[in-house]
Amino acid sequence: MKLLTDADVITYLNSNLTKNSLAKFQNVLIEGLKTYKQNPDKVVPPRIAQMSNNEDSDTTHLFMPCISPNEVGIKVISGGAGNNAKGLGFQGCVLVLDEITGSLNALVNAKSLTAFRTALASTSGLTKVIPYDWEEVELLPELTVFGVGAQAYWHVKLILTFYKEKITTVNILNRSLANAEKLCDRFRVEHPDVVFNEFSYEGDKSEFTGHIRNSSIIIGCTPATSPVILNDYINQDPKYHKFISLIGSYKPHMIELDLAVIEQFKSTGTAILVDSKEHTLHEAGELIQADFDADHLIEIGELYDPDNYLPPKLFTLHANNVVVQKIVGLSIMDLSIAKCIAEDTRSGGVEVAEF
Ligand SMILES: NC(=O)C1=CN([C@@H]2O[C@H](COP(=O)(O)OP(=O)(O)OC[C@H]3O[C@@H](n4cnc5c(N)ncnc54)[C@H](OP(=O)(O)O)[C@@H]3O)[C@@H](O)[C@H]2O)C=CC1
Repeated sequence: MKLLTDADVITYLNSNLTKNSLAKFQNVLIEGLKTYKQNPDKVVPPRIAQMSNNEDSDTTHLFMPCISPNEVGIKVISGGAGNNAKGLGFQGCVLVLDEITGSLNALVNAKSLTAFRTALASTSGLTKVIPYDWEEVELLPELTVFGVGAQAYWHVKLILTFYKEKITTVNILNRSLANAEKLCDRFRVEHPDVVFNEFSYEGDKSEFTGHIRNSSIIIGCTPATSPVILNDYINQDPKYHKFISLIGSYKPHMIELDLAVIEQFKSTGTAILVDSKEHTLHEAGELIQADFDADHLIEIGELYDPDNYLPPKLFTLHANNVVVQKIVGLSIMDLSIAKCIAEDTRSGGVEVAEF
């Protein structure tokens, strides 16, 4: 059995940050999403989400099972205001079982793994819509990310790996400016050739609106309850591709993107890209508040179906060349990537002879 700490996962991922490695990981994740698509309820059975029964705890515990033909296991993840106040965020692990016998093959810390697999799902939609090897693509040179947690961090890392020749500037927008500054300082060390700008989106809009309008890729990684990505921030020139990926909201009252944008999709019959129709319609504030229906959602698994080509006009707003994607996360994403990392890790993890 393999035991991988968060540090092991980070070391492994950092040594695999190339376009080729990420494309291989994307394939693993997309295969998992296609398997889910064939049998959603059986592959991703209902999860348990329950508040702690300990009176000193405000933690919510989530148990997320996966029983696919090739990935069997469970992700256990816990968090809440108390954890956030201690700087812990979500804590948890992924148990990877042998898919035939159920014996335990790996135990992987879920912290960075979760952020990595979400960023991988985001970039799977992104690189399909805007291939990173296109020479002629009309891409604006900045990247804007809302939020400063692990999700924001891994989204920036993956997008810079895929589009490194095309992005000169990264804008980090956050509720707290101090936390945005901390993340930018970290990135300035890791990516000295890229310009990083930090802003509070609650501050003077004139300071950052121009930067967002100069961004083709905009990512939302916050649990915001009122929109932080406003329609007015989005470049409206149809000459430039714009891809907005939202991963933060996970409850009906949470919303990161201006409903005015979603309503343009709805009124023109344009589809939104998702990881799961069923799960996003239960969890994603943007879709629920705009009363979006499953007929106008396209799953990433469908986007990658070689037998059913989906023309970009189905999911691109014609007037301004905008694509929107919403990811809520599925246990099969955790299991497929955890299994892949555990199998590929020959060193770094601790080998446990007997369990
Ligand atoms: N789609 C998916 O599969 C997954 C989504 N998520 C979600 O992604 C989001 C980011 O997660 P992660 O990177 O781990 O970061 P954290 O959950 O640690 O959140 C940190 C970020 O959220 C901001 N934030 C916290 N509360 C609010 C609020 N009420 N309004 C606006 N911003 C707020 C923080 O801003 P500040 O610095 O100012 O405090 C900071 O930028 C979360 O919503 C999380 O639930 C997480 C896992 C998987």
